Amino acid sequence: MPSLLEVKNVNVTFGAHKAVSDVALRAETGHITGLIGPNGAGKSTLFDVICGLRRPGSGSVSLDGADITKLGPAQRARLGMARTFQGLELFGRLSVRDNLLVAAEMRHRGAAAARIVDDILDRVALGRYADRLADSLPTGVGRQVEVARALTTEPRIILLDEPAAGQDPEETARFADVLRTVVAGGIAVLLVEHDMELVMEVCDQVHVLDLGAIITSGTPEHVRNHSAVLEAYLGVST
Ligand SMILES: Nc1ncnc2c1ncn2[C@@H]1O[C@H](COP(=O)(O)OP(=O)(O)OP(=O)(O)O)[C@@H](O)[C@H]1O
Repeated sequence: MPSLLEVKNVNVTFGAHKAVSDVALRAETGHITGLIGPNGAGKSTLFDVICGLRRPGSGSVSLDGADITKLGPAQRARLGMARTFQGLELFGRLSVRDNLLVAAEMRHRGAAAARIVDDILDRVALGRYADRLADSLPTGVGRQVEVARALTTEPRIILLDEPAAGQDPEETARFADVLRTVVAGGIAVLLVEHDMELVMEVCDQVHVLDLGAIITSGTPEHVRNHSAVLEAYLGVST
């Protein structure tokens, strides 16, 4: 059976610079897959290739066995790919509920959209923030709302771009709970993240990029103890 998301032999160059070099990775339904690496490793470039913002020089991206390499972000979204951005991208002057409704109404009308929103707010335990303006939320809650908003499009996979940025440890722990709830609902999560603690705590599988190439993939335990990973992060030979 194909993985939900499969990235094969992806290459991206900027002029003479190889930003992504022959990268392959998979993300499975019901699992949280991490993508980590030091600054400049190529994470954002690869993320853009996966969500359709950048065409790779070569290689392919497929979703549930179908090649989506040539599709744009909107087409990918219709096939069930949702994403969040590095900065908070909520409508600040709308309530949390209305932020979700705007997204839900792309697929459903009136009472059906409202029902879906209430169900999701309940599922990720954000009901008490429903009437708060997005502008007034602490960053960590805003991040959770972004994931909740992504859920309203009924995605099969959610791509998260550094969601722990700006969160304190308590917020990050709560965010980890939200991610576990999301994947328990039969969704795949691909998490691009600098916060190693979050990655090590929630991911089933972790891919490590350095200088554009995957240097190792495996469980958090495997990655944590891998000499090439320690070298890439700490700059020391082990
Ligand atoms: N538009 C661009 N033009 C030229 N070089 C680029 C461009 N975007 C990224 N790069 C280069 O490609 C490499 C990978 O960058 P990328 O932003 O993907 O890394 P990253 O792992 O996301 O880094 P960070 O963690 O700092 O966000 C870097 O050397 C970067 O300088």
